[in-house]
Formats: sequence, structure tokens, C-alpha cells
Amino acid sequence: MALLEVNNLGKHYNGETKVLKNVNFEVGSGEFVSIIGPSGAGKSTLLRCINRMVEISEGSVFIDGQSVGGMKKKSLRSLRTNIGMIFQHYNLVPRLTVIENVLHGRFGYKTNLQGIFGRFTEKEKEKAFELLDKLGIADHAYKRCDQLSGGQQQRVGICRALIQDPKIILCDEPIASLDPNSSKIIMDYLKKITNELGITCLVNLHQVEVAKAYADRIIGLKSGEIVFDGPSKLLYQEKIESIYGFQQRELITV
Ligand SMILES: Nc1ncnc2c1ncn2[C@@H]1O[C@H](COP(=O)(O)OP(=O)(O)OP(=O)(O)O)[C@@H](O)[C@H]1O
Repeated sequence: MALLEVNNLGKHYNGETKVLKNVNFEVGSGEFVSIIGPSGAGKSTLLRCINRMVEISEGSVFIDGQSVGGMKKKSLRSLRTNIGMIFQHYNLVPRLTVIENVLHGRFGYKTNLQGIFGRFTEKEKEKAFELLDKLGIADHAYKRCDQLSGGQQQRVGICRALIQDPKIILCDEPIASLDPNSSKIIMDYLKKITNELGITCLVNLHQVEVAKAYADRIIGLKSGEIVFDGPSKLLYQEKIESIYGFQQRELITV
């Protein structure tokens, strides 16, 4: 059984034009898949449907055999402990420290009261330090997050996702705000997570050349439809141009 199954997924916002149309694919454990496509193709919406940050309009999404669409609040909260999220703008709490932000990744396992009072076990704190150390930012543990560079903040985002013990990590343009050096560090870590921990990574990317360099498999979206799904090495220039259109040719260097 695939870890993620997306069946005939359709999505419209407010009953208007369909943003996703009949999207079908499966992703197995430990796969590193990149989703590419022009602006507005529906990449973010697809990730949001998978963890139900937005409601699914048609079709179904299964994670580990559980249907995401039909879930009540409590089951959804429990399911989401399996899904790490990494965002373009990090989504950290800027005035809190690095370590506090990482520990936020454990909220899904806490009662509301434990969460409010920030009650974390020694084991959780040790794990948080261990992760920060692995990502090379343990020295910053007690700094406020807004004192860190973008690349460092994204590493905090990765630690926050990992401390959840997720089965899958959804990354929505994780390097769109970063310079090339920081982007490489982040992509290397994401790849490492998949290779060493067997965690599935689904990564939305604008940069086709990065997707080709890192992903085993690429899914190309255009106007809400899958127009390519296959090994990265089979995504040829012609297909890339048909996904993005000729006018954007200069933006795509492969
Ligand atoms: N909350 C919303 N309400 C209404 N329309 C939305 C909403 N979110 C996205 N859309 C529309 O859905 C379409 C797909 O948007 P989405 O953000 O999923 O695309 P994307 O491929 O991730 O784009 P980008 O690469 O620019 O982030 C766009 O036309 C967008 O305007």
C-alpha cells in the first residue's frame, strides 16, 4: 500500500474555477518527489489538500490508508502528527527562541493545557537539541528566531518538522526565499532526511533544475492537471517548455 494516495482529486475555491482537476498519483515510503509547474498551477493547493489545510472538493486523499477528507477534528489532529510541513516563509514564531519553535512540533501530541503551558518532557528537549545539532544550529538554540538568517530559520523549520516523527514531509517552496548557498544546504538536508530516515518528501519547487538534481521523480502540474509524472531524468526540455510555455524559456536553465 502506498503511503500517499491521491484519487481523482478536484479543488475549487468558493465554487469558482477548478484549481485542481482529476489529480491522481501515489507516493511510496521514502520517495523524494518534486512538484513543479508555473505560478498558479495549483502546487500549494495540492499540498494543502493533502493535509487538509483546505477542504477537498472532489475525490479522496489517503495517508497510510486513512482517508483525510472524511476525518473529524480529533482524528485529523492525530493524522497531522504524521505530516511535517515546511513553508517558504518558515512560519516560525519570531519572538520565541529557536528551541521553543522546534518544540512546537510536538504540539500535536499534547493536550491543549500541556501545549499552552509549554510542558515538554526532558526526552523531547534532548531530541530538540539533537536535531539542532544535526542541522548545525545548536549554538543558536536560545536566540530569538528573528535574529537568524533565512537559511538558519529554514533549518529550524526542518527540525520542527522532524521532531514530530513524521512519515511524510510536505515542503511548499522551501528555498524560494533563499540564496543559492542556503538553498543547497536546505535541499541537501531534505534529501538526507529521505535517504537516512526513510521519510517521504513531497517538495514544491519553482526551480526545475533543482527538482531535476534532487528528486527521484517529478510531477508536473499545469492549470491544475498532471501533465508529467515520471523519473526526473525523463523530464526533457521539450516537456519543460510545454509545462511552462515558451515565453518563460529564459527562466529555465537545466
Ligand atoms: N484561498 C484561496 N482562495 C481563492 N483562490 C485561491 C486560494 N488559494 C489559491 N487560489 C487560486 O488557486 C490557483 C492555484 O493557486 P496555488 O497557490 O495553489 O498555485 P501555485 O502553483 O502554488 O502557485 P505559486 O507557484 O505562485 O505559489 C490560483 O489561481 C490562485 O489564485
